[in-house]
Amino acid sequence: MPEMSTLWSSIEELFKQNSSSTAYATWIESAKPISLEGNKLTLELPSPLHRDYWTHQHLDQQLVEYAYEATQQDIQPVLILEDERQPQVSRANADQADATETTPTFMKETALNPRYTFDTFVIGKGNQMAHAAALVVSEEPGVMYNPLFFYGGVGLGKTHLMHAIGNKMLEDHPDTKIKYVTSEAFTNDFINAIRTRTQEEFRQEYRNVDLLLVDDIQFFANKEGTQEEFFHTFNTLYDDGKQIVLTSDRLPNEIPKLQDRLVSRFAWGLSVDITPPDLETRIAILRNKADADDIEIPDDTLSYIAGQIDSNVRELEGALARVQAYHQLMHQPITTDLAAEALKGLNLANASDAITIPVIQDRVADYFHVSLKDLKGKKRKKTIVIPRQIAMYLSRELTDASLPRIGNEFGGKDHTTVIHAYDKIAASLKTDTELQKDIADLKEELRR
Ligand SMILES: Nc1ncnc2c1ncn2[C@@H]1O[C@H](COP(=O)(O)OP(=O)(O)OP(=O)(O)O)[C@@H](O)[C@H]1O
Repeated sequence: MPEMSTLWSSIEELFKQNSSSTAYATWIESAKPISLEGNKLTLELPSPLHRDYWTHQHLDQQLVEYAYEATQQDIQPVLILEDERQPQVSRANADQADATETTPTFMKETALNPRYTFDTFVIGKGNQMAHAAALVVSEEPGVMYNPLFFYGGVGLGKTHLMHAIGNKMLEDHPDTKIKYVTSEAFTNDFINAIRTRTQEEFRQEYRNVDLLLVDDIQFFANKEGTQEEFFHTFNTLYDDGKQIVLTSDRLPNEIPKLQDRLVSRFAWGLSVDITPPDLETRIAILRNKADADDIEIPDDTLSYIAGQIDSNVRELEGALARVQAYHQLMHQPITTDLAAEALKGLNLANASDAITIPVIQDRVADYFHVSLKDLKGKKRKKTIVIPRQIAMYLSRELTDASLPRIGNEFGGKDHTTVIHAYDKIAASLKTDTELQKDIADLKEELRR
């Protein structure tokens, strides 16, 4: 057996060569080798978040490979936390036990989707922080980030992460009481409770849980009575140290007519943006899905599909299902040509035809005879400011991009600038006929 420090240095070196410097600094440098007994290398990690990251990102399995590469020996990591006496056997060792487990009963009895777990969630740049925060919350609910608020465009995994928190808490503590609802279901339950005079039962149901998950709270907009009730639900749970997780397509202060006291409460915890996955992440998501569904598909075909849909994971999964169905129908192996044929049939907005922020910027700049540089710049001249605001307005109207992302595409402006632009144009549109015509012309041009 090699000496522990020599072994660890070689492993570290291999991690360094194969990771980004941030990843290396965050996850590897923070690990401390404690002992090497037999083939068990015990590593101490600084927090539960780190250990989760190690196992969910399979760093432990990577370590086994690197150790083998360096020493030709089978080294197995044991991951422990600073304050933990009982070491946790890493996932690399635990895999076998996991594989034989059947779906626990709790998963069948809750409204949670058992498929939406941390294991099935692919981490990429756009969701890394949301994923890490979700893990922390599932490990230590009600402590660090309460409420935890996910926001971002359609089909980007907000619901998935929310369910993953619930599924993990149930896995760790099967008695956990969890309530998952959409904001519309909460509203309907509340209205029904008033109608049938069962408000007390309603309160019992919502205020006696350990974890409350409310999806798509942008639909609380303009609903005064529901907001009032939710305010009290929130306070009770929060005061009892129970975890609350919320999702929305935008930040709380951008939800129309959401009471200030709710906006400020939602800001007590952590708000995390989820942005669309980059190409690599999209390919990884498709690969996972194809493997899970036993679909045989070459890498270049997956890359092709991932190249066609760039903003919505739900559509990405739909495209794969479409290709699979086409393959079964045609009795032909899945190839890139077959995929192209299948997606053509779907009449999907081809990524190159889709309305994107750069396309909008191009057309608006042309239409008003301003340069792209000015459109994205900071000049305050009216002849530039109005086209800029119109381009922001159209980006909000015609794409799924979140406000922060739109701000980013306009030279790194703050999302509040985008809100201001949107509101300004929306208000002017009510009376300004010239503007109405400009917007209608531009929309028509963009959709052509
Ligand atoms: N990073 C990811 N890894 C694996 N699957 C993902 C990922 N992101 C999204 N998905 C999948 O994409 C689909 C849509 O995700 P989800 O419903 O969570 O989106 P959402 O952000 O809640 O959308 P909406 O705003 O429409 O409610 C789900 O099937 C989910 O499992």
